[in-house]
This record gives sequence, C-alpha cells and structure tokens, in this order.
Amino acid sequence: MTAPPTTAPSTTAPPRVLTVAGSDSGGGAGIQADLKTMLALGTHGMSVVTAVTAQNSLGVQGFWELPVEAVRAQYRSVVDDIGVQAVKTGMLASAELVETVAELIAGTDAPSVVDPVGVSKHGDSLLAASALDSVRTKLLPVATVATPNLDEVAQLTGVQVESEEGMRRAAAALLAYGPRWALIKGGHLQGDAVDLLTDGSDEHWLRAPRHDNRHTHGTGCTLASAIASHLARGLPVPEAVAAAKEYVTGAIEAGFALGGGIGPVDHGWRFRDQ
Ligand SMILES: Nc1ncnc2c1ncn2[C@@H]1O[C@H](COP(=O)(O)OP(=O)(O)OP(=O)(O)O)[C@@H](O)[C@H]1O
Ligand SMILES: Cc1ncc(CO)c(N)n1
Repeated sequence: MTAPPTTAPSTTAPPRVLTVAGSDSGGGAGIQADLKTMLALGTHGMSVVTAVTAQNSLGVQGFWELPVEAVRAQYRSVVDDIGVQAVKTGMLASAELVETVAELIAGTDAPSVVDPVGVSKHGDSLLAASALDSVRTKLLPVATVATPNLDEVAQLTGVQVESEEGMRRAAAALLAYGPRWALIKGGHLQGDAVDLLTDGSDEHWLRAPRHDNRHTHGTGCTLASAIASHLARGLPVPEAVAAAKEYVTGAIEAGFALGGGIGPVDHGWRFRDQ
C-alpha cells in the first residue's frame, strides 16, 4: 500500500523584513547585501527594487530607476499579503521615489530604518541633488532610526564632523527633522570605528576596533539591514543597533578581495569554519 501524501512539516515563520533599495549587480551592497544580512540573522528578507545599478568592485558604471508605479506595486504586494515587521530603505535615487517611499512607510505599522544613501564608496552619486530636500522633509520624519554616514549627515544638515563631539551636533541637527533615533556612523573618522545612537536624551556610543581591511563594500547597507532584522525580532532600538554593530564589525573583519577594487564584507562570516 502506498503511503498517503504528506504535506511538509509546518514551522513557525521567521520575522519578516522588507528592504526598499537599489540592486548592486556585484552583490556586495544594496538589495543583495540586505537579503544576505537578513538571512544571516534568521529573518525572512523581502525586497522592493527602486533602481538597478551596473556596479562592481571598481565603481558604479550606470543606474536605471524603476517607475514609481513599479515601486508602489512591489510594496503593496508584499505588505498587503505577507506583512512586514520592519522596513529598511537604501538607494532611492530621485525626489519622486523618496516621496513615494516616505508615503508608503507612513502608512505601514512597522519600525523603519532609513539609510539615506547619497554616494557609493567610490564617490558615485546614487541620489539626485534635487532629492535632498525630500529626504529631509518627507523621509526623515517617518524614520524610526536614520543611519547617515558623515558625508550624508553633512549634506543633510550642514554639520561637518571631524570629532566625536561633532557627531553629537550632527545627531541633534538630524533629529530636528523628526526621526525617532539618529545613528551617526563614524566609520569615516580615524581610530576606532565609533558610532553615536541617540534619541535626543538617551545616548549610546558604539565602539569597535577599526579593521585594517580595504574590502568594505556594503558596510552601511549591511548595518541598516541588521538593525531592521533585530527590530523585526522585537528588540528595542538600542539593543537592535548594538547587535547589528557586532554583526557588521565581524563582516568587515572577514571582508574579502573580489575584482580589481574594493571587495565586499562577508555576510556569511558567522557560518564559516573558524
Ligand atoms: N574599517 C572598519 N573597521 C570596523 N568598522 C568599520 C570600518 N569602517 C566602517 N566601519 C563601521 O561600519 C559601519 C558602517 O559605517 P560606514 O561609515 O562605513 O557606512 P557607509 O559609509 O554608509 O557605508 P557604504 O559605503 O556601504 O555606504 C559603522 O558601524 C562603522 O563604524
Ligand atoms: C545599490 C547600492 N545601494 C547602496 C550602496 C551603498 O554604497 C551601493 N554602493 N549600491
């Protein structure tokens, strides 16, 4: 007698995290970094692609934005059926896309991590200058955590940071636009890799040894996606950011050479043989 057909054993679904970002064909940053990070941190990653870049270890050779309707449709497909427990944004390219995504996030009951991506590690622009004002007035106000690097926070607030005290001023200027928390990434300073997380009253300094490794493509995307993954698991913001910092620090330490330029961080570092 043949056995009756069985269904696969049902398991509890992992926390659901959505990235709204650009595709990096080289696999180190953007959507690809986000989904790898989400998998590494035990969450179910989903994506809304905003733009497609032709990109590798040497730079960004070109990019093409998706139409606003395509971004809106992807977002609705995911959120209306599957649902999300955290949203992360990355490259949004234009003012129109920034405003569309801000409106979509405002209507979603989940924490959001906004990485206000401006330029790639090679200095290639990923956001139109005309979109900066929309980031300030539409996107930052709906962010649970905003995670600019020092160049991005200078562009958004006019505060140039050269020291840890400068990071405090930059955070205060950013918080004035309305995100609940500011995470100012000091990765581009000298010395330890120090970031400041603050909501204006609580202040957390996150310190990690600087790894002397040039293969750092995707650090910002990885950190923001790790924060979103931990928020989706229900961690409060300071705990989520601390856990994400630990993950990105390990990924930077294990970053490897690929191509002729800057290689990627290693999203799978926790799974490698020691
Ligand atoms: N060499 C390093 N060693 C250890 N940590 C680092 C190093 N460089 C950056 N970091 C850390 O990596 C995280 C991302 O910061 P970074 O300033 O590199 O982001 P980013 O410039 O937005 O990245 P991206 O180039 O992907 O846009 C921060 O926590 C920062 O402190
Ligand atoms: C698509 C994309 N998003 C973000 C970054 C961050 O630098 C990048 N290089 N490419």
